[in-house]
Amino acid sequence: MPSTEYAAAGLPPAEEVDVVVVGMGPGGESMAGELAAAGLSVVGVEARLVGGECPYYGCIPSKMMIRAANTLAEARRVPELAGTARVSPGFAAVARRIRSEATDNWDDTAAAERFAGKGGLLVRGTGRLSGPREVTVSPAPAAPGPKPPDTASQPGGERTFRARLAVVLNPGTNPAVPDVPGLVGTPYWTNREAVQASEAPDSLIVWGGGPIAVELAQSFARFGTKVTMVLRGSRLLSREEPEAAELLEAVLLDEGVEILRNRGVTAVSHAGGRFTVDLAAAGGSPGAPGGEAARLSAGQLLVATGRAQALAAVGLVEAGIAWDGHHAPAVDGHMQLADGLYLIGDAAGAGAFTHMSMYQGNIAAGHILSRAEIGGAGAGRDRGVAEGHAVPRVTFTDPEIGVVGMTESQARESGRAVRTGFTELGASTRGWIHGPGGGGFIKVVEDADAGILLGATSVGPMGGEVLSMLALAVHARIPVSTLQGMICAYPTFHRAVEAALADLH
Ligand SMILES: Cc1cc2nc3c(=O)[nH]c(=O)nc-3n(C[C@H](O)[C@H](O)[C@H](O)COP(=O)(O)OP(=O)(O)OC[C@H]3O[C@@H](n4cnc5c(N)ncnc54)[C@H](O)[C@@H]3O)c2cc1C
Ligand SMILES: NC(=O)c1ccc[n+]([C@@H]2O[C@H](COP(=O)([O-])OP(=O)(O)OC[C@H]3O[C@@H](n4cnc5c(N)ncnc54)[C@H](O)[C@@H]3O)[C@@H](O)[C@H]2O)c1
Repeated sequence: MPSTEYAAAGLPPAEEVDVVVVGMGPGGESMAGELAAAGLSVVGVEARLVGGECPYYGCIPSKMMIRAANTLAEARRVPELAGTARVSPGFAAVARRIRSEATDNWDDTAAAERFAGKGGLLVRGTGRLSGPREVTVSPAPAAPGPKPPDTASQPGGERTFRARLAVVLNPGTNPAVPDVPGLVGTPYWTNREAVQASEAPDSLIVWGGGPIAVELAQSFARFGTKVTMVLRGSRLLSREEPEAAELLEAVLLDEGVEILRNRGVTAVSHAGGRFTVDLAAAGGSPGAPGGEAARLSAGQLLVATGRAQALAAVGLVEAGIAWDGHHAPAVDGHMQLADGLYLIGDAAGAGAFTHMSMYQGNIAAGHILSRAEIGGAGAGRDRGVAEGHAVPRVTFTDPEIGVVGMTESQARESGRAVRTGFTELGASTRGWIHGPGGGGFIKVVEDADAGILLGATSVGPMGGEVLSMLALAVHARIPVSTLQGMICAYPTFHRAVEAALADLH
């Protein structure tokens, strides 16, 4: 409504700005900073911590934990390779590093100041669409969790901003917690509490089999925690190649992790410092034995059963955008839900990864800048449209599981003529030299008619790094014949790609 109507309704007038970014996760923070530095008036709205899940509760603290856990695993390989080593895990060092180096004790002052230094205005609170290109911010937090620093509430209650150019929604996701009798009210962990642990629990039930579950299960197990994983389905990492899940399961079992498959949780309770988790009987499936109803007990419970959209609080439907309340709503190539209204990050549903949030933020920022008239320099900055054929992802277990584009089953479901190539890392010189901890493989998936790779998986030590050449091949649609003529240095892990390409049949 026009400012006069706000006044008539007894509301403070909407403040006019160029861009409002709701949610300062990786993509939102990065694009808001860029647009502000380019001279636009930019408001960043954040309900919790500037930077979002990744630096405080996700990628960075979990990877610090993994780095420490992998060091323990390498030390345990000394007897086989280099003499003797006595390994006494101590979680205090990793907890201290996460607290002081990664998260600044879950304080985002540095990130907030960085944004302000670029000329942006940070408004703490929950933003919701209150009209076309208009956002109202209320001081209430969007999600439960650790409190942001004491600048959290905005004096004076709600503020409304009207954006001349764009509103960008980047609300991310929250941990999805199944509705199970007894769970609410217990001190269970999601990823947000797990990364704040000051010590490794003596025992841990990990509920879920996705990337969060496997990364944290292996880390804690390497610190001496007795880990039991409870899967709803029959395998880990169900979206990735079955060969990757098989290998990872073998490694986890070897490290003492127990894996229970096809299991529903029927009740949870907590008493005397211990969790009790009741499991329904399992039917069993090919390759996965069933089991009797069972009761598990452990010092801690990690709920890692996926993520819940945070879009509901943003008021999409109220703003006239069709949304089923569950799946990501459709965007155009510039990440627009409607003219001047952008959606980026996990909430956009094209891959829940930090690099996707930043990639999409970059596309949206280019589009906004191309429309802005900043000293006439706006033209020509459009960065093209978002592409989804070469999304890379790495699960940072040991071995690392790097994947780009389609898996074999996705490629076959797409109706294309598919050829695959596979090689064990152990069959390569470098894999053989590596010895313990050197398990892995390369798998490539080719569109046989087009002669290009649709996807690839690289599992092994540094599997995520080896992925880079495969990601380039899929991204740039490099002909397989060109890839087959490439010289790979000897004896590298990536030289195994040569063997996988030679195996295409
Ligand atoms: C344990 C764990 C490990 C991970 N490891 C990796 C990894 O190794 N590599 C990788 O690429 N990805 C990883 N991820 C995923 C990665 O963290 C996310 O993909 C990334 O943080 C998503 O960014 P985003 O910008 O979409 O949203 P988020 O990071 O979720 O940020 C959204 C922000 O918006 C705020 N917000 C929400 N609604 C509102 C509102 N209405 N008003 C104001 N503010 C609002 C939230 O407070 C939040 O700060 C990991 C995730 C987890 C949980
Ligand atoms: N290294 C990385 O890049 C990295 C690491 C961690 C997380 N992430 C991102 O975060 C996202 C979320 O990770 P995640 O592991 O929570 O989610 P996920 O959706 O990948 O996996 C969830 C797991 O929980 C199970 N599950 C779901 N609902 C259940 C229920 N009601 N009962 C029992 N089991 C149930 C699923 O079968 C699955 O095994 C990932 O998809 C990924 O995009 C990335």
